[in-house]
Amino acid sequence: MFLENTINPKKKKGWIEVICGSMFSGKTEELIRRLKRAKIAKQKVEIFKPEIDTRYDEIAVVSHDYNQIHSTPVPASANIPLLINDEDVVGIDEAQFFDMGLVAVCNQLANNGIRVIVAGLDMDYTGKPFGPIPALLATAEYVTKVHAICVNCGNLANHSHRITDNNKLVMLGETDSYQPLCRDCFTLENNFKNKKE
Ligand SMILES: Nc1ncnc2c1ncn2[C@@H]1O[C@H](COP(=O)(O)OP(=O)(O)O)[C@@H](O)[C@H]1O
Ligand SMILES: Cc1cn([C@H]2C[C@H](O)[C@@H](COP(=O)(O)O)O2)c(=O)[nH]c1=O
Ligand SMILES: [Zn+2]
Repeated sequence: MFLENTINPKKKKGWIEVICGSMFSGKTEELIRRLKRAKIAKQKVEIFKPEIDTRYDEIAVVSHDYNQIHSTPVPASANIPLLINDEDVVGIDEAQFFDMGLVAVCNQLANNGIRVIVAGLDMDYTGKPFGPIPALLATAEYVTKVHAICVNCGNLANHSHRITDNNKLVMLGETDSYQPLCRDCFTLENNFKNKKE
């Protein structure tokens, strides 16, 4: 998928792919799948994640099913170009936690002939667009939206509902703190919460 690099084979063509969706929707698994295939194709691959994402591992990118790939944690998007050598493919996980500079960084890498694959939450726990993801969706050549299963009703989930009492935008967690919900179940939960407050 997305490996076609034809028309002018002398000039390396770059592009941006974004994998987005709620928590537990399979973003990290899909990112790892694409990166492992690129490695099988003997392409030079580098993976970055924000330093704050220490949920499963300090270094590796790890999915909820413990599928994993080695990565380089960085404090800010500006560190990414400094660590690039002659990569063919660059993967970025948990991109919602990066600063807005990530949009320019991804475009710069793609302009330099690199395939950039970004995975991240499109919405925060309140249902608002999250960090640099909306702008990346607008500039990407390829967008994949994946879905979890709503834990209330079994429909497709596009929301990450926070079940703990914390209003900070950034709060690391998994099933202890978040539930994937569909639109209807998310709306019901939030109406109920607003009535209580
Ligand atoms: N409610 C759910 N819906 C779908 N997958 C779930 C759910 N709860 C747990 N999972 C597991 O999460 C895996 C996806 O993990 P991951 O790729 O890390 O997701 P993401 O990066 O989008 O949070 C699924 O393959 C599945 O095994
Ligand atoms: C919705 C939401 C999530 N987070 C945190 C919780 C997790 O640590 C990550 C998302 O990880 P996943 O690979 O997509 O499961 O983000 C947050 O800090 N704020 C939020 O609003
Ligand atoms: Zn539901």
